[in-house]
Amino acid sequence: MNHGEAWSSGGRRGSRGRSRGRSQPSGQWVPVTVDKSLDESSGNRGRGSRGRGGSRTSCSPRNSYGRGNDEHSPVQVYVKKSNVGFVEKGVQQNRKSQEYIIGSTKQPDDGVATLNSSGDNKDLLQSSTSSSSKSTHFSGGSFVSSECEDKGVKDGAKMHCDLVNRMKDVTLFCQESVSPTSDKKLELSSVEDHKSAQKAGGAENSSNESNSSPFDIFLQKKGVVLKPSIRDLNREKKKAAKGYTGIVIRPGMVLLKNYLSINDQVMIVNKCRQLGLGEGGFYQPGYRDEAKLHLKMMCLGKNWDPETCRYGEIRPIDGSTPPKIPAEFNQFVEKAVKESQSLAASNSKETKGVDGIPFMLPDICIVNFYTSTGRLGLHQDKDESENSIRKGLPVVSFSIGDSAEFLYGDQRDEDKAETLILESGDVLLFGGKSRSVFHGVRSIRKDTAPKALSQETSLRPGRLNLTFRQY
Ligand SMILES: O=C(O)CCC(=O)C(=O)O
Ligand SMILES: [Fe+2]
Repeated sequence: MNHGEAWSSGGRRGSRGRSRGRSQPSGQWVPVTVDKSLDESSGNRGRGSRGRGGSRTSCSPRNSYGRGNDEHSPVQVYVKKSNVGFVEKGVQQNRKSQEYIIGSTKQPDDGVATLNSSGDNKDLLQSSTSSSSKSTHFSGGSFVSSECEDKGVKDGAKMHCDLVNRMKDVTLFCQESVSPTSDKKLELSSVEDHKSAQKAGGAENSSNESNSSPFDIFLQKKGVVLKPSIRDLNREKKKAAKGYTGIVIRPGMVLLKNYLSINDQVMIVNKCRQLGLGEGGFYQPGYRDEAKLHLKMMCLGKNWDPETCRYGEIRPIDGSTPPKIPAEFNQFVEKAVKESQSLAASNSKETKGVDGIPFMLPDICIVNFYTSTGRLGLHQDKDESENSIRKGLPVVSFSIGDSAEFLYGDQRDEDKAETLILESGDVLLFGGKSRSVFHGVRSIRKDTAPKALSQETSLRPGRLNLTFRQY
């Protein structure tokens, strides 16, 4: 049954024609000062214990700082023709003094964005500071801190294109000897995990065992499928109606929260599924010792080879040609880049121009599918051309399905990394000064995908991520 009309009729989401585009940047951001109150109830659960396994899971003492002194701090509201944005001076994210621009666009049925400063947008300005918090949760128009959780997180080990199996999980990345400029990493299950999963023959693994049969990101729904509750669906519709929110996380890094509508997500998922089952589709890369990656991957435009950390026109393991990037995907990317440029440009008045994000036209898209146990170690994306990296052409990342704990920072050190919760529909860009930021995915949060998405598609439990780049 198709419930798509519920999402497409009348509302901003559905009415967002490609030409009209809610993401069209327009006009200048005009500052207005307002007062705000911070919501102290959000997220500070004061857990002191360090997680087992140290770096992946710990909440280090450097997280400790109070939130109280941010109460009623003045906020600058930036207004422009079709967007509303906020700059909060001195709001800290995870201990670092940073400024954020938070722009929110709400487009009612007539497609004209409205100022939303007295209501919805105020909660965008909650401080994420918390004595034990490392993670920032920008959730559908508000962001709240959540403490670093160590439940079920295992120690990771890293490997330079060889398997080093330490504890349970193994992370792969490319060895200096293979590519001196590359340290792209991919999350692996351990060999043991893989074997036991094979034995168990669980749904998540049932179609992944052979490189010859493509991985299907859809799961056949068996038996009685429970309908999502009206309450859940209404909550999601309310979130969708709020529109998206643009946040400058740091110079060159912009988060467009709730940017892709459910309809957009459904389209992307269906397209990825279709491409994923064809030539050059989703596969589970194998390595020298036949250990399998726990992350499914498909490259569009050009192939990225995890063994050599190089791009090429064909996939060496099977000689397949990567599918082209669908034009619709590139349109989303273009709009997202323009919107981020607009936000960053407003912010650069405050930061003397260091926020700039250059324009880019993607010719590569790496599509990852993370199961609920998938992870991705801290790495830099630096296998694109020297020119692309030197110019700071942004990487644009779409998140769809279950939420992820996304790490980023200036060093390959999880203890020092910041955390963002990337939810379904979020778009993250990192270019300019942040092009070479270290980043990774600490964990996937089970059962957090929008119910409407699960209803409209048969996407497996897990997370679909698309990262667009220009070579
Ligand atoms: O899944 C993500 O959010 C990040 C993916 C990524 O960093 C990559 O594919 O290089
Ligand atoms: Fe990456």
